[in-house]
Amino acid sequence: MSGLRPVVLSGPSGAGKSTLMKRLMEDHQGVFGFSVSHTTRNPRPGEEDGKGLNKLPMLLGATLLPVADVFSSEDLEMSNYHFTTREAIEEGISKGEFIENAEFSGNMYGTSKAAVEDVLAKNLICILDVDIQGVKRIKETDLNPIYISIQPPSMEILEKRLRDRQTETEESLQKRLEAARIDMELSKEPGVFDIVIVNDDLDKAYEQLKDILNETELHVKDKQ
Ligand SMILES: Nc1ncnc2c1ncn2[C@@H]1O[C@H](COP(=O)(O)OP(=O)(O)OP(=O)(O)O)[C@@H](O)[C@H]1O
Ligand SMILES: Nc1nc2c(ncn2[C@@H]2O[C@H](COP(=O)(O)O)[C@@H](O)[C@H]2O)c(=O)[nH]1
Repeated sequence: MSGLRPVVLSGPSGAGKSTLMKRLMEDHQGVFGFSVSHTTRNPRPGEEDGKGLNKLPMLLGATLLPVADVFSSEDLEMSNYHFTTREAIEEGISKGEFIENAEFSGNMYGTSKAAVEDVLAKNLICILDVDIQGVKRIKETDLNPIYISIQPPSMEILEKRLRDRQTETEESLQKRLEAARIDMELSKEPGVFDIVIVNDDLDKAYEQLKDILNETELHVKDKQ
């Protein structure tokens, strides 16, 4: 197991997790790798199966790590899932292949052990984007990540962002807003997150995210 401490990003759908993460990864190429989750939801336009953000030539300190392929700037697009079936995820869960899984807005999502191990094997800091149920389940494991919640300034702004994104049907939008209400309440509970960032002004939220990552000791001792 790599000694790099993972980062869990959570928060309501539409709060801006992917936007912040994409910027972080673009600005720090070769430092972070994304844990590519499995989901039963349909791909959005532009999303491709199984493509993460950890496939870039990377310079870590003085060590040039090998990469199997040549990647273009398109590889920086956020296309973060293995799009699959409920049966396939359930089979993986029954075989113990998943760290966590959850139902969200009528679909199943899950983090496989392989998704995290792939990133750690490349000596990258693994970023996981999971909902609040995933946060709770990861807390039962020995992953020991930093937990960061990205919150919207208000429900009204969240709804506007989700509508403007044009990725949801009215039904899935309402489900996401309902989940967001629960998420916003739970994120206030002490001890659930190491830090809660309110993503009002994007630049300020990004600076806060970078600050917390800089301040946090991301290197941990190897587990025995
Ligand atoms: N600070 C901000 N101000 C205005 N718009 C923003 C801000 N941050 C993100 N957005 C926009 O809000 C929308 C939702 O952001 P994003 O897709 O990053 O959310 P998310 O938390 O990753 O959602 P999901 O969990 O559904 O993937 C996007 O269209 C994005 O461009
Ligand atoms: N528990 C998990 N939650 C996950 C995982 N991957 C993503 N998510 C969360 O799902 C919602 C919706 O995502 P979207 O891409 O459909 O908009 C969002 O809150 C993500 O954080 C996962 O593997 N496990």
